[in-house]
Amino acid sequence: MLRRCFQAALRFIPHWPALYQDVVSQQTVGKSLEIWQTAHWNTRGLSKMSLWPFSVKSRDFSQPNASWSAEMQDVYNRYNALCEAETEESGKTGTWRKLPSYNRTLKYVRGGVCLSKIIQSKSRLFTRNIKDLGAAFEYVVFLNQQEKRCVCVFQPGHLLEGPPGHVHGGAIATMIDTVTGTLAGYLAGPVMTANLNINYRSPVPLGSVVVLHSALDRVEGKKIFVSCRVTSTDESKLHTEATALFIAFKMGYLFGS
Ligand SMILES: CCCCCCCCCCCC(=O)SCCNC(=O)CCNC(=O)[C@H](O)C(C)(C)COP(=O)(O)OP(=O)(O)OC[C@H]1O[C@@H](n2cnc3c(N)ncnc32)[C@H](O)[C@@H]1OP(=O)(O)O
Repeated sequence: MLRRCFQAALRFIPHWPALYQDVVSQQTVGKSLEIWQTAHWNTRGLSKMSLWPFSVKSRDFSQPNASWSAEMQDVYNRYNALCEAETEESGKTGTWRKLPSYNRTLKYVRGGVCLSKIIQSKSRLFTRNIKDLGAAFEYVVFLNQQEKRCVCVFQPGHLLEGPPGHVHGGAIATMIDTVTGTLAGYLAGPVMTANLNINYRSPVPLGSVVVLHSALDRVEGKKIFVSCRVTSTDESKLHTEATALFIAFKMGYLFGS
């Protein structure tokens, strides 16, 4: 029975980029729906009547919130402006893109509302499972697909303590894995972390803001090599350096087929 559910799941999840695309388009369409409904409907009425299969009230965790410090907001604004900027030569929008972030991405794949109930319905993305604003992982990832790099603005909260007043090394590793994995996933489809090599250079104070700079080093067949540096927001201080190896795989691998 469980095997059949997983096989059904495979038909819905061809590969991750499509999943990301769906999330992005759902967000875009969801946003316009939201504007439309504000003008014409009350929320409850629309969600009862709409044929749109997703909740228009899904929470994108990468949006600014009250827990963000002024520094977090500043760095966010800086990269967000790059997303909206038009390049002088082409007149097209900039090459940076802010990635949305949900606590159950599976739900937003086509057909995913049902799947998310079938497959481990209580599962939540590790970095997005604490409801208190600012308590744990506050972060936003920006992607530059042309330059094959990502930047993540990260404000670690008080629940991530390791050494007194400072961030746990495992929490930093989690963020490195998340950002390098996101980059590898956008560039190569579904990937699994095979190796993560981290050098911790200086401790990160809880509540401070750091930036993770991640870049593609090379691709060798199904091996994707990515590096990452964690720095202060002005890049004057290096906190952590890492390299990661991801292996591209077919989704069937996760479900035993
Ligand atoms: C919207 C969403 C937002 C959400 C975005 C959030 C993103 C978060 C991303 C988090 C990602 C994770 O945490 S993933 C979870 C943690 N990782 C895991 O659990 C992975 C467990 N390990 C595995 O399943 C497997 O070992 C794999 C898939 C990594 C590799 O298995 P495989 O497919 O059998 O690979 P295999 O053919 O043997 O090897 C292929 C090539 O890679 C090399 N290779 C394999 N493993 C290693 C290794 N550890 N170190 C060096 N090299 C290795 C082999 O030598 C070979 O080289 P050559 O002979 O070809 O030269």
